[in-house]
Amino acid sequence: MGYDVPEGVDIRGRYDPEFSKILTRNALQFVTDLQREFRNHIKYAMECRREAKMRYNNGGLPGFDPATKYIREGEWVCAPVPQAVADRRVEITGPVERKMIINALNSGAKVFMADFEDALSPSWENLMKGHVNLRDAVSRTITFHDQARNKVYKLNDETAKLFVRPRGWHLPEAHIFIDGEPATGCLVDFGLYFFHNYANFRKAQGQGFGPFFYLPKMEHSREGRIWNNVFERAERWAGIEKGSIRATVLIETLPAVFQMNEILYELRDHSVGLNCGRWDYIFSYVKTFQGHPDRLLPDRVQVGMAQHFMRSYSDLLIHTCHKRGVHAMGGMAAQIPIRDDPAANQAALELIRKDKLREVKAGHDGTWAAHPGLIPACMDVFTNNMVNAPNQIHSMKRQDASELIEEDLLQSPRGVRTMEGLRLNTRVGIQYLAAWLTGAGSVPLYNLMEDAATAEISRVQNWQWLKYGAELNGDGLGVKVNLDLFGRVVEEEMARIEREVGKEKFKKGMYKEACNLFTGQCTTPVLDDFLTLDAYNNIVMYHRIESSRL
Ligand SMILES: CC(=O)SCCNC(=O)CCNC(=O)[C@H](O)C(C)(C)COP(=O)(O)OP(=O)(O)OC[C@H]1O[C@@H](n2cnc3c(N)ncnc32)[C@H](O)[C@@H]1OP(=O)(O)O
Ligand SMILES: O=CC(=O)O
Ligand SMILES: [Mg+2]
Repeated sequence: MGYDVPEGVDIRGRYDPEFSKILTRNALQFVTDLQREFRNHIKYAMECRREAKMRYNNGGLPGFDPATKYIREGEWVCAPVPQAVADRRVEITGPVERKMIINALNSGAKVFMADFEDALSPSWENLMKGHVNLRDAVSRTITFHDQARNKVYKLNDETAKLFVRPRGWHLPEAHIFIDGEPATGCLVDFGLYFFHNYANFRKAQGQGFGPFFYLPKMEHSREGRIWNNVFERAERWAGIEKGSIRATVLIETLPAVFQMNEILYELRDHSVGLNCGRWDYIFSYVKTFQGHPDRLLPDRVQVGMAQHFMRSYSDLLIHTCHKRGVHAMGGMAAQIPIRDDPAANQAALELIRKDKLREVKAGHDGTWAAHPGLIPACMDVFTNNMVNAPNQIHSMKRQDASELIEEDLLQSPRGVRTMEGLRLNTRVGIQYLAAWLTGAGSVPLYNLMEDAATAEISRVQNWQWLKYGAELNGDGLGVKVNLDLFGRVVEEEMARIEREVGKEKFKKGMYKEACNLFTGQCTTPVLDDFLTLDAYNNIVMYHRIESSRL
């Protein structure tokens, strides 16, 4: 058996009758048309990213573009926010797993962001099952039987509004070849989801609008323009009104903070705001300044929203969104419920409340929660601090933030570096990668949520400290990070991981492979752009079957 593919398409992933209902000839034709129309634009945008990287590596700094001052200073607004998504006080996020989708839609959150990105390991199985699950969720037929607990999951009458986050522009889909090249991952994610669901979604969820998306990891408004053109192309194909599709863009790269107006402008007919993707943003700070030894980060735990550059980013995002009439969404606190320790659980909840209170008082219109158990606390904070309105778009203009300048957004974070920081990065990075290689893209580690974005911080921070021989200045020991020290740390942390997870799990898991990958990435002379891009080859599984052309 093989997939029925259009001319020029080769499916190299496993055949499954369920997957073939997603990978229909017409759906693949839709994805192929997108790929053919936009591939050169995407290649050009990636080339521009490489050029910008060279500029920063040669000492340049990201900043506002004088050529687009007219957009930043112009009086324009985005299309009005659809009623269906006016209230986004709490949004839950999670990978596109069947049980989690049902739990998230039933969670009481206003929105569920179903994730093909930071929270998902993009194996063929995960991706294709994800599409099956989303199709069933949108048509409301989704159920799940937990055999072990003999529990059946199904949707409540009232559910969260569904947003879908496709992968970033940089990731290929190696199981689908189009005209001899791997397809662009995000066009596959977007195309298959849109093709199968736009009609049901608009009827059931969108009140005439939709589908809704989150767009990750952009660095420049030209990437937003490609998305806008993809949306218009899809709307024309479906025969639905321009502006039906709506998307929230994550501002989670340092270059993009200087492009917020420009990104909204490109997407002004399709925008429902911006979101503070704080974890990737920290990763991007290190990546952007990989050639700047004067900008070494302190320990990861010290780089929070209270740092001047992080607060400035969130304040400017709120001001920009509200000036343009759309939502300014807050980000993810990494704490998750701690079941076996009530005092620690209380402390984690307190940290979350504090973070959410800062967000709502700053003017954010909603926030993210990683776990259903956190929704009541987050909802309380937002409800109690937003006066009788579904959002603060028109009441919190944050005019003061318009004074923020480039130095505010680039200011180096304050704090110290410690041996424990190096150790924690190492054991978290390795354990996360070990999970990712075996199919889990978001995991609980040491009572925190870890996903691709948080793991990236561990990787690039180790790389930066090694590259520049950073002094661990918070221990009082004056030790400098070098290959010898790192080698010992890796050995000791691997032993600790083995003790913690147990010999059996350690042996069966992919800890050694993860360790090789992670240490290779931390010690490479030239920083890899993305952890998951390098690791992706390890999860590509080709099944050589002939694709039939009927
Ligand atoms: C930086 C960023 O990009 S953030 C966005 C990307 N990251 C994410 O989306 C992370 C989402 N969160 C998660 O994946 C999970 O909460 C984890 C991995 C952090 C923790 O997972 P676990 O330890 O398995 O959670 P736990 O055992 O407490 O789960 C309890 C119940 O809540 C459910 N649950 C936990 N998190 C979620 C979620 N995000 N969405 C839906 N249901 C969830 C579980 O399915 C489980 O359901 P059950 O009782 O019916 O079996
Ligand atoms: O995607 C969110 C982030 O914080 O990264
Ligand atoms: Mg992210």
